Amino acid sequence: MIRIEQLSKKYKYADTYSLSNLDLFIAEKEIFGLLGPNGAGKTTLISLLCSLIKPTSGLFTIDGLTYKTSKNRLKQLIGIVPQEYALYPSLTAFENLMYFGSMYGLKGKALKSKINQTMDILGLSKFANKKVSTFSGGMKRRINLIASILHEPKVLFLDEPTVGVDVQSKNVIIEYLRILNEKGTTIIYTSHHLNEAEDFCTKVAIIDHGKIITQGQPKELISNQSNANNLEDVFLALTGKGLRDHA
Ligand SMILES: Nc1ncnc2c1ncn2[C@@H]1O[C@H](COP(=O)(O)OP(=O)(O)OP(=O)(O)O)[C@@H](O)[C@H]1O
Repeated sequence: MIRIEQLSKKYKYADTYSLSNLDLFIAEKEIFGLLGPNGAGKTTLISLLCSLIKPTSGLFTIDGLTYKTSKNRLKQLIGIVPQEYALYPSLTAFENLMYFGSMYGLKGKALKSKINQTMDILGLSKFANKKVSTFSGGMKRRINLIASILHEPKVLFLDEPTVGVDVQSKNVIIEYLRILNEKGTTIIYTSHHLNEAEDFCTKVAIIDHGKIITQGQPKELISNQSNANNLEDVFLALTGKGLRDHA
């Protein structure tokens, strides 16, 4: 589904590479977790795969397609849930979703019914006509998610979709992502919640300093690491306990 070869990214004016010669294959229908400390390169990788930024070198394909030759087809194929809310606060939830749906060429009854159905599943129906500026963090995250899946993407990229939300919202988001995955959506997501990733992901890669340091099924990684009882133990054993502050 996603094949990455020798992918590198050095931002303009940066001294070092944020991603360095990264090779990775993500199979269809996987729930793939990109894990790593702050500044490891997770957002950079997702931004490259969504064509929000350009690689310095290397290449990748999604479903055999590249942005160079198939930009429009790829735009329909993928959904992106960014870390920051990509919503218009002065519009209602419904108006926001109508706008995002229309960006993908959706319209009319089909779009309205998809919005209503998804808002219902994510517990937002009764807030459809309220302005997004009045929403809690968890509600904004759920609207952000709906905006990215209205066109039913085959591959969904999520950058920390459960950050700053309460346990109830987190459960609703994760359960909905599971439903999408069961229906055939490949999911690639970044998170700092290692318990969540251990439970949710079919496969994870731990990234540090722009390189993949290990990858595999969570259970496999835990059993291969001596004295590890969970994914957090594996993570700390491989990335260390030092703080990653930088400015
Ligand atoms: N626009 C930019 N210009 C220069 N350097 C950048 C830029 N964006 C990110 N970086 C640097 O690239 C490295 C990787 O950052 P990235 O945001 O991809 O990490 P991350 O794993 O997503 O971190 P976090 O968990 O904090 O979101 C960091 O050293 C960061 O400072």
